[in-house]
Amino acid sequence: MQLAPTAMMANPSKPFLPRRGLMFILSSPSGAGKTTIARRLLAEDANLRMSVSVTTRPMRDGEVESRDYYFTAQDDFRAMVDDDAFMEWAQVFGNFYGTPRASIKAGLERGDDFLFDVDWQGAQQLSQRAGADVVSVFLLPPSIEELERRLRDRGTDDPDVIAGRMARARDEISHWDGYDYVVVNDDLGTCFERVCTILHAERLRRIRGTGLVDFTRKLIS
Ligand SMILES: Nc1nc2c(ncn2[C@@H]2O[C@H](COP(=O)(O)OP(=O)(O)O)[C@@H](O)[C@H]2O)c(=O)[nH]1
Ligand SMILES: Nc1ncnc2c1ncn2[C@@H]1O[C@H](COP(=O)(O)OP(=O)(O)O)[C@@H](O)[C@H]1O
Repeated sequence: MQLAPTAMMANPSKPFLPRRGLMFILSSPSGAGKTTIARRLLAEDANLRMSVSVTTRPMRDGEVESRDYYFTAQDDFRAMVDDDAFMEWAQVFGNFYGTPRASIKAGLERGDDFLFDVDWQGAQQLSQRAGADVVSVFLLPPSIEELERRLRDRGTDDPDVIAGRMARARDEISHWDGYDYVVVNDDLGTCFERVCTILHAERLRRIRGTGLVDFTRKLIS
């Protein structure tokens, strides 16, 4: 039997049974392409929501408040730490970044999947705290030279900031073995496809199928 193309394409992320959402972490050394991949995933996948972090770093040209980050003053960030408002937080490049707790817990129970753009410290803390809900993917550049070229061509940072990001890249890369998956972002289309494959397969894991117990019981009764 041949399926009509529209039937095959019909919302592949909509589950047949109730399921628990997952926390999909994308990390990489700065400039390797995680923002590019994340934006495309969000544009093409209706069931994926961004976990928007709070940061004390200044806004870049092209960034949008509450889409890219909640930009905040250092005192306000500290107050949020004291209120235990973050699932995790870290200092990166001299700025503070944190994942707000609000809405994630309830969203996961509803079956929403969340995308996290966090560094290795955030990935490690979230993996420790949220266990099986977390799927972590580390993106690598095809070479150090290409990483520096991407940072320069992006045109968002001064040379001294780029030097700082390159210095930190080696440290970031050394944490590759703390992730569930590692994907090289050489050709963008191929990398995007691989990340999609991981997300689609991880959604199908038995442990996320909260409706499976009732469903299988009915099937065999
Ligand atoms: N731990 C942690 N890291 C974060 C968070 N938000 C962003 N980051 C990381 O902070 C680093 C710097 O981010 P950014 O200033 O946007 O620069 P980018 O590296 O060019 O994306 C990146 O490695 C991000 O993944 C967060 O909430 N928690
Ligand atoms: N596969 C790729 N090939 C070439 N350029 C890329 C690729 N992936 C991303 N880029 C470019 O590299 C720069 C850094 O990507 P970005 O997504 O901002 O990285 P990150 O969020 O990891 O810092 C951007 O200008 C982006 O357009």
